[in-house]
Amino acid sequence: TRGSAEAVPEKDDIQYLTPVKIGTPPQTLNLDFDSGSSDLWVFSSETPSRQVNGQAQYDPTKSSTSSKVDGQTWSISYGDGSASSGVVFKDNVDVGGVSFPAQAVEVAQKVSSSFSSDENNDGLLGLAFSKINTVKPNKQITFFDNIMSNLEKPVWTSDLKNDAPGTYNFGYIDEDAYTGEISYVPVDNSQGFWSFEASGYSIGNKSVPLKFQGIADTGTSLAMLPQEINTAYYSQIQGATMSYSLGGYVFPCDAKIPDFTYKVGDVSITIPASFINYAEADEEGKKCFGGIQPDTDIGFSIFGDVALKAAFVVFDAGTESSPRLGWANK
Ligand SMILES: O=C(NNC1=NCCC1)c1ccc(Br)cc1
Repeated sequence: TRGSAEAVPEKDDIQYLTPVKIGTPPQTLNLDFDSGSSDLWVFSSETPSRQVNGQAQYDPTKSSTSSKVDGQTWSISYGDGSASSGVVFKDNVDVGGVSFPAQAVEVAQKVSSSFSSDENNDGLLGLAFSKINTVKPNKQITFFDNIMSNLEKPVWTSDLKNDAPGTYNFGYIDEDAYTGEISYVPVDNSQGFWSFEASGYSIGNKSVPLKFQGIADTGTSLAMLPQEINTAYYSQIQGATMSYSLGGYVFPCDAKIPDFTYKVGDVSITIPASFINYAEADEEGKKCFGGIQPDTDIGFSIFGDVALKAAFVVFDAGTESSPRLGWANK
């Protein structure tokens, strides 16, 4: 089988939401597909009303194919400090025409304020490796791992776009979605992430060979990169500064900023300057927040949406022992 679903950006491309059908008759929720985590959780009839502000809610009692997974609970916290927790059901889940009849659907009994205040986000669909699923006492399997054996190829691909709907495909590689060759690099999934080695970067016409580890994370908005890269990049912008009050590098919104290119395998991906002028950081609209920020104290870099939307990316489970990531221009 193969499936295809739209990835619709929220304001400023902070995250991308994809419709998912759960249960019978289908209840459609718009979920944040997150290659940086491995839980599929949803706003539900069990989420306290004071924590629900416009989100769609999955109600397992309205689905003839739902079943409670007794004695199981989950609790997750994300890199941006957001969190949620609850209990577990199983039900039919359909993404873009590919379905699995007994997918663990983690229903939220508690969500943190940033989830409550994001009316368009009805939950997350984790696409990292199942080993970091948070359900206790029995870890649950991700949607991708569940459907993998039915897919034409054990792959899913991301084609995110700047301020426009993109696409997540499952089971096949759309040859019309990219240009040139796809360059594959090995993945170290020991931490449960799609972790790979980048081999260099360039700013303007200066190319620097730097080997650094990073993860491909569709659930993180920005590109969190080594301090060396941040220093080199923001030194090219008049008036750029690290603002502790605003939480990162900012620069005058009318500044001329350079493109940024990262090298992975044989491919060089260029993030256009317009993707890096991320969003207004202050009320006067004079300071703008950079789409590249430091990865300090994480231990590796995070290639979030700012980096991913410049590329066509193949998340290839390959043969279990050797997952890999494919990168191409588009
Ligand atoms: O949480 C992470 N990614 N997903 C999401 N962020 C916000 C909502 C979803 C994340 C994953 C790995 C590392 Br290292 C840092 C952060």
